[in-house]
Amino acid sequence: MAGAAVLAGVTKSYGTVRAVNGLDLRLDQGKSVALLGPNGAGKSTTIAMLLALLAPDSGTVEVLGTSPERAVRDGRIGAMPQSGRLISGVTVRELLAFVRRSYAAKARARAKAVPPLDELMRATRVTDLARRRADQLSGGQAQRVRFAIAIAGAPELLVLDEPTTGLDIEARRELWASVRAYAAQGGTVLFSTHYLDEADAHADRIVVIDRGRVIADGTSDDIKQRVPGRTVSFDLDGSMGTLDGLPGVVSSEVRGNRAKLHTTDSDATVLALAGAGAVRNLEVTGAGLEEAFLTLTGSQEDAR
Ligand SMILES: Nc1ncnc2c1ncn2[C@@H]1O[C@H](COP(=O)(O)OP(=O)(O)OP(=O)(O)O)[C@@H](O)[C@H]1O
Repeated sequence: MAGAAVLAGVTKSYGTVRAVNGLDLRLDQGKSVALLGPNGAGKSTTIAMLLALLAPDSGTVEVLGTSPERAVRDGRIGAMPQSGRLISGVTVRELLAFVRRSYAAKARARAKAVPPLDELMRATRVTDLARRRADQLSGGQAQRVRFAIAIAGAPELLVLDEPTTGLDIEARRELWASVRAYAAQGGTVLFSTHYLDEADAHADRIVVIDRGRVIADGTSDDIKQRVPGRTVSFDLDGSMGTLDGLPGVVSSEVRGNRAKLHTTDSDATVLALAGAGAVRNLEVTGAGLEEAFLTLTGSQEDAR
């Protein structure tokens, strides 16, 4: 099966800044993929090439078995850019009706149908905003409308660049519910985010990029397992002396009466703690996605 998108050996520079540096990435149809990476890693540049907004300097970018330009022109990609004002002087309903109409013929040409307007508004939770002016919405409301625009043409691939930046918890939750509904119907989703919990919760696969290259690629669990070591947490009870020198411990932190030790040998650490009688509410956990992300991107920094 053709990939939903295939990037091979892609590079892109802005003057002397190499934003994307030999990137290889394949997106499978029907999967949701999160693109993670520190500021300036090349996420937006990669997305811009998938959307035909930028051309690579070298390498190839293929989307839905064709060129990005063609896929965009045929209405096969839905995109939600990081920002951008909605058109002024029309209501939300008028705006969505217009977008939907303008995609209808293209959808028919590839044996798809654009969703009925009321269904589109319901699915994206904008029914209550139907009569509101599109240029007078809050950030969260406008983002819902942008999402509705992105899926109005029944796209096969949805590309979301930091879709929830600046949204409150409720707005984030609502947006993800809409994204999941789209994915549940077989759509392919690529989203970039700085919120690791979103990648953890909403992606089948996480691709970490740094300095324009893929440095980790797998499920959330795969990525967590890339980081050796465990965290041992327990309640301090005053009688415990120093935490220094416990076997396996590489770092420690104390918050209130709870201690958290990062260890490369949790068995030895736990035995030593038991010997010292410090086992109240003892808990051993693996690395979280945040620790994995910091370790992965940090080690790249060391290699510079
Ligand atoms: N228009 C531009 N002109 C010059 N340099 C640019 C331009 N756009 C991006 N860059 C540089 O290219 C690199 C990659 O930027 P890009 O926006 O793709 O990263 P990102 O991963 O999306 O970052 P962020 O998480 O901060 O949005 C950075 O060093 C950035 O400063």
